[in-house]
Amino acid sequence: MTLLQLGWSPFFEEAFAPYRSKGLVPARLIRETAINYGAFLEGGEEIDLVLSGKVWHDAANDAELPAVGDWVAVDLGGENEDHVIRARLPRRSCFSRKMPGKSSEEQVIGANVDVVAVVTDAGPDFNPRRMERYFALIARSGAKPVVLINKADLFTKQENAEAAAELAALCPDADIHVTSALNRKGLSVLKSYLKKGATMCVVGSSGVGKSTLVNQLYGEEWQWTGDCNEVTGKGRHTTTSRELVPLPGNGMLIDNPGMREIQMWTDEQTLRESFADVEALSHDCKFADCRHQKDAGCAIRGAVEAGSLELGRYESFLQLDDEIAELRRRAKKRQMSVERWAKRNHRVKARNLEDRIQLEKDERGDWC
Ligand SMILES: Nc1nc2c(ncn2[C@@H]2O[C@H](COP(=O)(O)OP(=O)(O)OP(=O)(O)O)[C@@H](O)[C@H]2O)c(=O)[nH]1
Ligand SMILES: [Zn+2]
Repeated sequence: MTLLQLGWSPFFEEAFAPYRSKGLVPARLIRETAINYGAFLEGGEEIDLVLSGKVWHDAANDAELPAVGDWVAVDLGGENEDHVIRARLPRRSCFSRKMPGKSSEEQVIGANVDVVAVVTDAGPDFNPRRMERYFALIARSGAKPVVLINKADLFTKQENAEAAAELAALCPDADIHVTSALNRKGLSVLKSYLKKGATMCVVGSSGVGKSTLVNQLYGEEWQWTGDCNEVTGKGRHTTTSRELVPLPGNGMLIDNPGMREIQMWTDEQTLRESFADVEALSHDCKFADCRHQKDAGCAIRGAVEAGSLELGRYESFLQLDDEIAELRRRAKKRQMSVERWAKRNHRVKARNLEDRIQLEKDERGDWC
């Protein structure tokens, strides 16, 4: 693999110039754990790396630390020496989310992603509100949004076209394609974005056909399933723990649990937002702890009785917490592996040196 095939460009070459003159080499990160990183070097050799203390301390927050997809400047160690990351090159794009519960912490899910393909369908999965969440995330990242309205074979031409038109209106920057994984049309669409060095990720709800499409990209020999391996937290296709995977032909795929978790987070957000108007009514409830059932002075019940709020919508609103719980239950298996993954990552560990040393000891099973 050449640097170009790994996504190198004049942008990175320019940023790398001062490091090159110091004898460092460029590498692209393909994996991260609490202790170290994995990366591809020019030629495709895979190496383990550690972060220099300086890069660690200079990072103002976790989002500035190197993440999967980043290009870094590496000091290659000699025999029995670590290879050390001396710097992270600037990012052309960055796919990130806020850490759950910690509103100020940004979590980088993938850096230097060129294309984000969102897979949906014109039927049960179709939800413009959820798609808005995806579009907002992608717009912030700087990647190109691409939508696959998949399973076209199950819906009429008109249904597919209407779904496409609605999404096109929501996000004029997005390329919208009607595809079917069955006739491999989805495959050719994805391939058209996988130019030499392009990095892609594939997101979307469970069951829309992501695995089917990605397996077609990998070719027959490699099976990808969205299910995470309980132990490793990786998709079952990975015999190694790569989160950035070169594809046969051109391009690379970033696939990690954080990427898969986006769906759950987006769904929950969408669900909450879709009841924002009902929630707004609750400000007029007489009691702050109103449960909006038989409570006196409930503004939401009042709206139902006055006919300005549909009974069915009110009932769904009451079930909102249940629905979110159900969403979480379904995602629990994945979430567990995401947590394990996050724990193994530097993002959630304390950033002072003592804690880091302790973490490394723990990781080695070294308790003294
Ligand atoms: N009819 C039809 N079925 C499809 C198409 N693409 C995928 N499927 C089927 O839809 C089901 C779900 O597909 P997957 O590829 O497992 O979906 P996924 O998005 O990876 O789902 P998770 O792994 O749960 O995230 C499978 O039975 C596929 O065979 C399509 O274009 N048309
Ligand atoms: Zn109320």
